[in-house]
Amino acid sequence: MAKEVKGVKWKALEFEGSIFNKDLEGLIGIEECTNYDLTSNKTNQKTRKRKLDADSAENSSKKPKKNKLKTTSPANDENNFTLSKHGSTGDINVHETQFKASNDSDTFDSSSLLAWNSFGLPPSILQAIHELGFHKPTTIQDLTLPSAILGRRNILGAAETGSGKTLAFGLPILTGILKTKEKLDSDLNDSQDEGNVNSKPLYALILTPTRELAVQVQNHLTQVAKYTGIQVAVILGGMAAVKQERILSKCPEIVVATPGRLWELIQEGNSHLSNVENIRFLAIDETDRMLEKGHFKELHNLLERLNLDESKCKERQNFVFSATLTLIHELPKHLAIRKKMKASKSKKIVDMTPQQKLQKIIDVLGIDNPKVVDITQKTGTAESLSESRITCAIEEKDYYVYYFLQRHIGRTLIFCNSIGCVKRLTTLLGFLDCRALALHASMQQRQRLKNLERFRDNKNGILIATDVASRGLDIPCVDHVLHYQTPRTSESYIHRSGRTARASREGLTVLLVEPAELKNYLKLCRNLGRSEDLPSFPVHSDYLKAVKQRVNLARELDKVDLAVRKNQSESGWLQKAAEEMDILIDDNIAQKFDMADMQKHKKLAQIKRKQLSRLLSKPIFPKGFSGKFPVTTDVKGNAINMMSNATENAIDVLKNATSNVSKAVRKKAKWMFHSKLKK
Ligand SMILES: Nc1ncnc2c1ncn2[C@@H]1O[C@H](COP(=O)(O)OP(=O)(O)OP(=O)(O)O)[C@@H](O)[C@H]1O
Repeated sequence: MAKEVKGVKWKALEFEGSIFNKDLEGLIGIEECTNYDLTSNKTNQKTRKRKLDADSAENSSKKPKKNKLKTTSPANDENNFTLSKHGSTGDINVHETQFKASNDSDTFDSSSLLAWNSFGLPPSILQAIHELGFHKPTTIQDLTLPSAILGRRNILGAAETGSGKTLAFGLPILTGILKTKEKLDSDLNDSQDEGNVNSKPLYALILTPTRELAVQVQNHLTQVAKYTGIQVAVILGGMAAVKQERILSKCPEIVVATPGRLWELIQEGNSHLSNVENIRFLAIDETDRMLEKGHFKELHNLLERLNLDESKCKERQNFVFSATLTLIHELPKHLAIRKKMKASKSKKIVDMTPQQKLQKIIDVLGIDNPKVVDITQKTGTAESLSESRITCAIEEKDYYVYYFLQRHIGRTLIFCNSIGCVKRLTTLLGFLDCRALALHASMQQRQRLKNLERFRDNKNGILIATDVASRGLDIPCVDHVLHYQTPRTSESYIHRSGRTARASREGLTVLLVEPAELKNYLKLCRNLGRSEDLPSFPVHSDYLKAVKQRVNLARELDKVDLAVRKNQSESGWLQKAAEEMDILIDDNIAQKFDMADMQKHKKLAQIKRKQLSRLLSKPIFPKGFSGKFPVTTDVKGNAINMMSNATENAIDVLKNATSNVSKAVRKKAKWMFHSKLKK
C-alpha cells in the first residue's frame, strides 16, 4: 500500500521471488513515487494525510482495473466493508460499516497505524491490527516484515519469548496469499475462464511442535485474517479423522499443523493436501524443537516431499522462527570427556558457534539465502522478567510451592519434569484447596484444551504442566512461573520462563533447586552466560511452620486416599471377575482384600480430611500481617533486609530484597558463584 511522507506519495513495488540476493544485502525493498507531477516538476504538496478508506476509494477509482485490490469475499471489499462483531449478549450482530464515511469506532484513522504503514500490508489486515490494539510493530516484526513482504526473502528469526514472532511470519503469509490470489483472479478474468471457484489451493503450511500451540497460532492468525476471507485451519493429532476431513474439505488457504498428523493425512491421500509441494509459504515455529528427536522424522519426510521439485522449492517463501534458534549448549557429557581426552583424533570435537548452528538449520531445511534476524538477549530471557531461585531439600519443595501460592496470588504456571510429578503435585495441591489444573501429554486432547481455557479464564489460576506447555503458549498475563524441578535443558528454561513477562509485561520465575540438581543448575547458568547466581526468592520463615503442618497433613491424606483407591480397585476387579465367571470368591482370597482394612483406611482418610479442613479454614498469614521484618535470612543463610507484606506482589518482594543486598555481599557472592561455575 502507499504511504505519504511530507506530501510525497510512495508505493512499495512488489517483486516475484526473492530478488534481493547477497550482493544487495541490506536492501529491503524499492518504493515508487506515485504523485510526481511532470508539468510543474513538483510533487503534490497539497495532499493531506488522509484516511485509509479515502485512499482505497481514490485508488480504486483512478487506477486501471488490474491494479485494483481484488478480494475473494465481500468482507474484503474495501469500498463496502462488512464487519461482524459479537454483541454484548453473545449473539452475533452484523454491522455494515462503510470504511469511507462512518465515524463508528470500527473505522480507523490510518495515521493511528503509521508505524505499520511502510510494510505493504493491505487495508483488510491493517483494520484487524487496529482492532487488536497493536499500535506499533514489535522489534522482531519491525526488522523482518519489510524483507519478508516487500523483498519476499526467506526469514530466519530469533527473538525472545513473547516478542510477537507469530505475526512476524503470519503477516507476510496473509499478505502474500492476498497478492497471489489477486494475481490469479486477474489472470482468470483475463482468460475469461471461471474455473472451479470452490476449490481453493493450499497456499501455506505452518508447523508447530505441540497441539496447543497449533490451536493458538490458528486463533491468532484467524483474528488478523478476519477481513481477508482467508481461512486458517488446524490439524492435530488426537482430533477425530472425520472432523479433519470436514475441515480440509473446505479447502482452507492456510493449514496449521503438528507434523505427525499432517504427514499421516498426506500419506492417506487427502485431496486438499495432495499438491502440498505447491505451497507458496512454509513457516516452522519453534524450529529448534522441531529438529529434535521425536518430531524430526515426520518433518524430514515432509521436507523431502516439499523440496522434491527445485523450481517449486524456489518459489516458496520460508519462515523459520524460535526464541532459542541460536542458543548453544555445553557439549553433552560424553562428548566433553572425549574432547578433553583428545581421544577422537579423526573427528575433532568442537563447540558449535551460533552461526554454525544456524547454518546447520539452513542446510537441513534446504533454505536459500535467508535473511537472518537474531535479536535474542545474551541471557535468552525477556528483559521484563525477574528471575530467582529457592535452594531447598527435595522434600521441602512442596512447602515452598504452597507458601508461594498462598502468599503471592496471581496466575501461576508450575513446570515439572515428568507426568508423574504433575499428577502428584496436582493431587496434593487439590487437598490443600488450591484448585490446580494439570496439563501433560497423556491427558485426552479435549481435557488438555479445556484445562488451558480454564487457566486462561482465571486470573488467579494455577496450572501444573510438563514441557508440553513450555513452548509458544501465549496465555495472557501469567504472573509467575515456578520451575518445580530444574529443567533438563537451557532451551526448556527459556521457554518455560517465557510463559510470563510476555509482550513487555513484567513477570517472575522461581527455580526450585535441590542439592542433586545443583550441577544441572550451574550448567544452565553457564549455557545462559550468567556470571551471577540467581537471587534467592525471599521467604518468611516464621510462616513456614504453619505451611509444613498443612502440607504434611495433605501428604498423609494423599497416602491414605491412595490406599483406599487401590483397595477399591482391587476388590472391584475381583468382584467383577467373579461375577463374570459366575463363581463365589473363596474366603481366603476375599480376606486378602480385607474389607475391614478398607473401612479402616476410609475412616482414617475422613479424620485427616477433617483435620486438614480445620487447618485450612484458618489464615496462614494473620489478618493485618504487614510482614515487616527488617532483617531476615535467605534459604542459604545470607542476610537480606526486606520489607514486605502478605498482599505485596511477588516481583516487588524480590526487587526490594535484592536492592537491599549490600554491594560487598553481592561482590562476595559473585566471586563464590564464579568459582562454582568454573568447577
Ligand atoms: N505489535 C504488537 N503489539 C502488541 N502486542 C503484540 C504485537 N504483536 C503480537 N502481540 C502480542 O504479543 C503476545 C506474544 O506474541 P507471540 O505469541 O507471537 O510471541 P512469540 O514471540 O511467538 O513467543 P514464544 O517464543 O513464546 O512463542 C501475543 O499476545 C500477541 O497477541
